[in-house]
Amino acid sequence: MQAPFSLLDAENTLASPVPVPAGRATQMLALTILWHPDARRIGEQYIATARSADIDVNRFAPLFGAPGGRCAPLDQRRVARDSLRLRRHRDDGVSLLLPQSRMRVELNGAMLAAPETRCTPEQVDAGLVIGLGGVVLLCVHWMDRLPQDSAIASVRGVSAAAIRVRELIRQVAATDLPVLLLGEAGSGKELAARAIHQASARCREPMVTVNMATVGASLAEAELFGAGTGAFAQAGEGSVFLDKIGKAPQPVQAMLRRVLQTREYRPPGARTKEAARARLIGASDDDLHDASFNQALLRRLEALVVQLPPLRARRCDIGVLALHFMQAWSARTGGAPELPLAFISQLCVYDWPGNVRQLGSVVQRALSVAQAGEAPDFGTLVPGVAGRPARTRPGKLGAQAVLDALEANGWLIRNAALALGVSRPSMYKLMEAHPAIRQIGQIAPAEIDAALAAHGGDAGRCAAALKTPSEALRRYLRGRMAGKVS
Ligand SMILES: Nc1ncnc2c1ncn2[C@@H]1O[C@H](COP(=O)(O)OP(=O)(O)OP(=O)(O)O)[C@@H](O)[C@H]1O
Repeated sequence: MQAPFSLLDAENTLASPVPVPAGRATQMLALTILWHPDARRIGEQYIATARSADIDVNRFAPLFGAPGGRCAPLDQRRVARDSLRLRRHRDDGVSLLLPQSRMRVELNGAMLAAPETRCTPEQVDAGLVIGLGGVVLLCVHWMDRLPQDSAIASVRGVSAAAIRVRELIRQVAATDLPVLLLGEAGSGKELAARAIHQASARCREPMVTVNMATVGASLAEAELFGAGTGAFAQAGEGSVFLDKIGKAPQPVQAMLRRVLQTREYRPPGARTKEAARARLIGASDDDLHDASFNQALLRRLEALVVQLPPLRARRCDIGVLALHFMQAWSARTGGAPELPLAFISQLCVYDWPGNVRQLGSVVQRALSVAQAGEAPDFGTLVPGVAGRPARTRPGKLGAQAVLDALEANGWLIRNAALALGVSRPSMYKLMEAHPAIRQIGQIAPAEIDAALAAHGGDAGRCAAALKTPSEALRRYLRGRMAGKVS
């Protein structure tokens, strides 16, 4: 498989294959529908291609659309006929000029009363969330490209950043070089790795994931290079995804560098070398340019870099992502309750330090609360918001909420407990009492083997399929590899 020539410079490296326009000068002001009573409209956009013109937003204009779809106005009775006017200033600040009508207009969750509110360029950079008539939420933001369809459908988002990530995934999938995925925790690195694998010529072979933060130094070598059982052996011609690659022990980093250089490795205890045919995809939340990471390995991994932007830098994606998590919940449970618009508005205004993963777990918990007939409270559901850590009483959590939190958090107990706002001991109790969650000791080895085979050796997906915590499954597999369990 050959890399497209245009992606690479003389040193066979690529910093950023997609040119990023400099500054706001090349940016178009855009309006994205964050929320609308007709869910199909969520994510539709209007892009102002003329720099100077005001944008008038009312019931009949402008027209919003998605690539390949029809364009339509907001068309809601509670959105006024006269316009909220958006005026772009020379410094790229934006003023909101209220309509004559008494329509309720909110900016970032606060009701506007003054005839004109001027937002600074920095506020516009962060994305403005505008509520209209208590029915529709819009995001005002910048776009440096026009919306476009993509075959990389699993990576959702309508922002310029999401379009860029999908373009990069498509481009790197066509090459055979190692890839490094960088981004904050929960920003979608593993999802991107899977999308790269799926879009590549290796998609019929397994992608084997190893989380270097949870593999102890003594077992890392066997887990990666073990004869027959190591990640490289199991992946064959597929892909090896090394999550948290920065946490790999030093000797393993040196081995990975040699593998990338020579395309072969020697399994521990073996006399002969094996060919390393799998493609390596690494991911990290940390900066790897520090002395503790093998810089020669970094240079090889940096051949292709995909940077996953934090969710707060692409606020206009929050609506489509929240809808995606609601639809997933609905598909699992047979229907999702409606969440109040004020709650959705809070979702759209929040900065999401835990990124898409945190958004997903908050949406799921809100749905569980709403299903139980209560109003979801943002301050309770989001730990640390408004300065108070969320603490949920375990007794208040339904079985579905516990299952949802584990599913949304890759079956990691620690993350699920955090998402639910309960302590780790309470989480253990909730799991023990849960009728569907199993302890690893309750599962027959043959069932574990069948699940491993069905999921290409990916322990995370196996844990989800077996409904057992992934830490315990990994411990069990490590023990088995070391010959402690049968
Ligand atoms: N663009 C997206 N579209 C749909 N779902 C997404 C997107 N980005 C992330 N997610 C979802 O958010 C969750 C977290 O994503 P993922 O596990 O890929 O993040 P990560 O960056 O690998 O996290 P970590 O660094 O903690 O391992 C997953 O459920 C994933 O499916």
